[in-house]
Amino acid sequence: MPEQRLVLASNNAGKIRELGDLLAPMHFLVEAQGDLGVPEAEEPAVTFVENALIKARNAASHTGLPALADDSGLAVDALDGAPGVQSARYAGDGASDADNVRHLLDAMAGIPEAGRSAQFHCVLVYLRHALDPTPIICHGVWAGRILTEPRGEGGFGYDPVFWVPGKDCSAAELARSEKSRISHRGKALEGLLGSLRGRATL
Ligand SMILES: O=P(O)(O)OP(=O)(O)OP(=O)(O)OC[C@H]1O[C@@H](n2cnc3c(O)ncnc32)[C@H](O)[C@@H]1O
Ligand SMILES: [Mg+2]
Repeated sequence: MPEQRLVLASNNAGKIRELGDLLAPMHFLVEAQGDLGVPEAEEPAVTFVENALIKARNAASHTGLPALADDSGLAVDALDGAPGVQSARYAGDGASDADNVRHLLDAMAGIPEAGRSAQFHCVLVYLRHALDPTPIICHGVWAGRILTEPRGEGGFGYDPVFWVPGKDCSAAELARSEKSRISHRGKALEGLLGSLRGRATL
């Protein structure tokens, strides 16, 4: 089967790496939007699904290619779901991963282990073209707990402070393939690939 070009509507190197791994066995030639000159989309919405649709449509309309977008984030129960859709800019516009992690640990100072439950969410949107009226939308969730100090060097974002129950390590201490197998992103992509396989046209 010839390879189908697909634009990844993300500028996050960690996501691009993980989605690239997961899409490798499929018949896609994956290209990051930054390599195709796509301008970054605003993410003004209050839901992951709306932001993912906006990002996918932006990339599809600038390239004429099918597009896959990922809007994701961390929801901490003790913080009423924050940082949520604000996860990338929790410590302010232009914040680094380390800034956001520090901001989170400060916000949770003094909260005991039993109150530190949290979930990663990932919503993936696949559009065949910018005006696709039937996007494929998949949502994956990964439950864990927030540590009091960062651990591990792998992954990205909040991985060093996300404790993975059952693995007895942080998400940043998991092998890349293991994270992809059990993470919010891995689960969402599994659903997406199932829907794509059931479709006549990519
Ligand atoms: O919008 P794009 O360009 O895709 O990149 P982004 O980093 O801005 O991505 P989001 O708007 O979806 O924000 C998601 C943030 O949530 C965090 N996040 C998402 N998935 C994560 C994961 O697997 N591990 C750790 N942190 C994650 C991380 O801080 C991301 O920056
Ligand atoms: Mg973003």
